[in-house]
Amino acid sequence: MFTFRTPRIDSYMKWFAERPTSCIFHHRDLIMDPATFWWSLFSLAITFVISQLFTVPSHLRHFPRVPILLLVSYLPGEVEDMRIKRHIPPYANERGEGLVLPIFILLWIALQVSENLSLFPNELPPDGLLLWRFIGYSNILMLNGDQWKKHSRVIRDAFNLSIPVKHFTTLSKNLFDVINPPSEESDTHTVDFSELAQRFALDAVGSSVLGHDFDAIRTESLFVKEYNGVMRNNANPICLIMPFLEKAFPRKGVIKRMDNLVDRFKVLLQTKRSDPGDDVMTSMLEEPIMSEEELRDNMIVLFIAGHDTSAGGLSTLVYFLAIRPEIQAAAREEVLHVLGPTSDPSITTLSASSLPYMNACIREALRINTPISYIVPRITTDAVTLGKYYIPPNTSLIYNIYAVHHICGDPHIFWPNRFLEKTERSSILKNAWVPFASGPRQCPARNFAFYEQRALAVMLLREYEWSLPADSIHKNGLKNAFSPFALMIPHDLHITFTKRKSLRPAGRLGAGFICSVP
Ligand code: HEM
Repeated sequence: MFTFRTPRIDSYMKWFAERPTSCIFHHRDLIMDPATFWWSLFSLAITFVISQLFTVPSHLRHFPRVPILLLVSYLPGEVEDMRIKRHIPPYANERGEGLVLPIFILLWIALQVSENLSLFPNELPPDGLLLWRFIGYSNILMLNGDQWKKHSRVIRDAFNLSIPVKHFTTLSKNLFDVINPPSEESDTHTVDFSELAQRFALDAVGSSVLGHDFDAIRTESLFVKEYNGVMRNNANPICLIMPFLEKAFPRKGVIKRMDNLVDRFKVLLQTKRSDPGDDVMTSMLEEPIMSEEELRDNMIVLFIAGHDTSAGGLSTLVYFLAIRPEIQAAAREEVLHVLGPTSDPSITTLSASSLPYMNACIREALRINTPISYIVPRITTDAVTLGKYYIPPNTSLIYNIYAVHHICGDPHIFWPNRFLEKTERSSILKNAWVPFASGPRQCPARNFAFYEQRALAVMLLREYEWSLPADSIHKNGLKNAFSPFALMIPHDLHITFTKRKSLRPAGRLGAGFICSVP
């Protein structure tokens, strides 16, 4: 076993210093073989790491906290919403003061954190994580201060130019080709809608933002396949928790695969230079202040940020309309009233004010299963007091959107009218609605995403009625895929679509329509 005799420690130190390390195990006074030595060292290191994990640093001990054991269900792959649902709101309600630190925070703290960028900049990511090799550091997501302002201005200006409603409509029609029953004998067809939603969102971002047609709806894009593979490699919980392992044991195959993908983005960028279009990337290329590296890194961020999020929102919407046929019927009624049975949507007919009920359904889907469950961590640059809590400098804060959306007011019930009613109860709920975050760093593509969601929803509602198959894995509640990157995206969502026989003309609904569905 491992025994040290302390009175002789000095002579051992001298002895160690005089000999090559490989000899130490052979000294007759050290009653230890090499394997035991290394295992003991390893056990000590593990004990140290675990004790650090379980001990809240002394300067943060004044915060209420959730026992960390409740949170480690992350490691075996428990999805974010299940973990939060089980632990955070019950704990917060019991305390009567919102959520908890050091990991979870109150809504009012969250809002202040989002507003003040100089006091709460984005925290620099842990060194060594492979994901950063892919995303790069010169983009809107990773930068702070004046650099972030520059990127944010360029990207927001590019998104403000126009909303590609026509393009969203064409893509919806492409999707019909996949959803329609393969033979004329049947008018129903069951498809994996979560997968289709991802392909739709990819094509939306591809052509309108990056200026490249992935043609993901109709074909199996190799580019997309490669990207999904790289993201799966990135999603290793052990490496995410201990990024130093990536340096100690570099995964050469994964690194090569990732570098190849980055090279593909470089090629897309070069092609865009010689073949400009009316997309977001073309507009960014016209900005002389953006370097080649900055453009490429932002291109990757826009690609990642722009498709899984929208796909998640669309799948959640389609799921809730499937299990609540009365809400689906009411939304369809409004759509037919505003757009009629066949005309293509326009920027006006698709606006939130033209389709208030449809819009409320989308907002409710983004609330109940928000595609991004928490934002990039912020870090305090200085000591600050929020409410009754003193927060020391260099404290990492995470604004948990999912928890904020599930604090009060029947949070687990899909109830679009909460966004239409003008009661005190509904106004509290509306103010706690932050799927795109808030403050200066809120999503720059919020409007784009809203139109994208409304366009597909409108087109689907006119063309089909849909329901959840009896053997669906979601029949007892919506299930999200595991994601280490805070994404909440339903998986294997099979939906049975039935082609509508008669495209009925509009009913008689007023502009202030509030659905009578409870
Ligand atoms: C329903 C769809 C979407 C949701 C729910 C969503 C949500 C969010 C949220 C919560 C943030 C803040 C993240 C943080 O501060 O850590 C964010 C930021 C961002 N989003 Fe979105 N997003 C959506 C669609 C999109 C799309 C379609 C794009 C681009 C094509 C996009 C691009 C970005 C970018 C570039 C940022 C970083 C902004 C910054 O740091 O200044 N998002 N989004």
